[in-house]
Amino acid sequence: MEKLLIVDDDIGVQKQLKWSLADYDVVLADTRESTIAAVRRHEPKVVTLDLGLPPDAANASEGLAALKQILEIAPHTKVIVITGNDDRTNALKAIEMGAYDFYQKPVDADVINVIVSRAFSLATIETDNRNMKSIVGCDTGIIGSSEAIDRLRVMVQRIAPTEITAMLLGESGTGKEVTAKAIHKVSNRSDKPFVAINCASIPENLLESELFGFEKGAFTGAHKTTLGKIECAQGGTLFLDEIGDMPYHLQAKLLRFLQEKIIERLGGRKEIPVDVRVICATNQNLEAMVAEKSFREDLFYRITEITLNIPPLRDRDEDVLILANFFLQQYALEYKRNAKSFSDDALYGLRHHKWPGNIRELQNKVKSSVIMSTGSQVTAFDLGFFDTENAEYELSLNLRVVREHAETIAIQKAYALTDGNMSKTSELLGITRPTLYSLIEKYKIAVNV
Ligand SMILES: Nc1ncnc2c1ncn2[C@@H]1O[C@H](COP(=O)(O)OP(=O)(O)OP(=O)(O)O)[C@@H](O)[C@H]1O
Repeated sequence: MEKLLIVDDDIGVQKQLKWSLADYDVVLADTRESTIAAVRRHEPKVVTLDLGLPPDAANASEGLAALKQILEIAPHTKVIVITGNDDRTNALKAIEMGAYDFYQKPVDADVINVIVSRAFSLATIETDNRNMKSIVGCDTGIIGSSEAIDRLRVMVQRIAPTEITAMLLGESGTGKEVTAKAIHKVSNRSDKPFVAINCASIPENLLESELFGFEKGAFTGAHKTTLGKIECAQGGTLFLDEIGDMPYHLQAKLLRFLQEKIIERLGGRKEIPVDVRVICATNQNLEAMVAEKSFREDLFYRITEITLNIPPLRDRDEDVLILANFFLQQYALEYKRNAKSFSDDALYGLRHHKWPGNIRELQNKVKSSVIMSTGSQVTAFDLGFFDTENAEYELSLNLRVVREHAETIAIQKAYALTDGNMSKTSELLGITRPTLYSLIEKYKIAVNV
């Protein structure tokens, strides 16, 4: 039986609703506090919520506050608000805040049954869709449920079976290599190698031999014939990351390989046929580089047969929690930790952080937080969100988190007030300098010491 939470402070109405909705496993609540506790404990897909809750039963303020909190804790919950029969204004306000539907008293068993059953159907479809999306993500390895990522996955599926040369554009850490791997994985080259090379991280004089390989004796130190990355990718896919950093003189050689599908190793005379699909990526403006003649125009057109834009994480909020949860499960398993979920303040911190380092930053934060975590919940403190001054922290009931957060904020404020004078900071805080230093180290507070 599906779990349904009924929130009403009138025992008569509670009974009537419970009786009308006998097909569900009903849980009852009559105040905002008991509602929130029931949402956390039972995770109902659907809630009927009377807006007139005590201590403000004559108005809707407490009911609307409960609605806001429910949707913060469990954003996918379908909340049906129940109002007095002339309170359309608050009903509409609730819909604006994210309630699924509203119903005006008096209770009619048939009507409320239809509304509740529709809410359950929709909740189930949405859950299935979300699960489907993660499964699609697992196929390609691209996790996320934002529209942008959905579109990217569709493009990956379309271009993978072709030989088209794709250019992946996006900031560092947005998932360009993950996308290149996805194209390889879905293509019919998937049982052959995927070889990645970062053109920016290899010194200019070594890049040529890294890519094309060399014959024994080609230069001092070339003791044996060595295959380059292109040959290593034979039959498979070569991912050229940071292609904008490819030295100009190498660009012509690369173009020849792309057009004629043959290479020559350094110091070699033999033309070697290669069957390699190429995917490139950059976060530079190649068109501008072409205009200023630091990137060859012919190569530019050869490698940008199709362009895929990968948006930064700050433009796809929906993906943050999905990725964070994915990494949490992954690292909890890897580091044998008990962490199963994020606390409310951690979720708040995750949602509101701007993620300049994109997914790589998110991944690192979750990884270290899982290692730091002591219980089944990862907290904002574990994630290193000490500076998020917000009301949402009040949601945390974990005393350690509350104390550590308060101490961090107090130290930061005192430090700022005293212009970074450590003696005055400790005096203001009423602690000794050694204690101040140890707290600064413990909470990893950025100060000039
Ligand atoms: N959609 C995604 N799903 C799962 N993991 C992802 C996703 N996007 C990125 N990651 C992870 O984030 C990290 C950075 O991704 P990736 O290396 O693909 O980014 P990039 O854009 O190629 O970065 P750079 O430009 O710095 O090379 C990797 O550890 C990767 O596994």
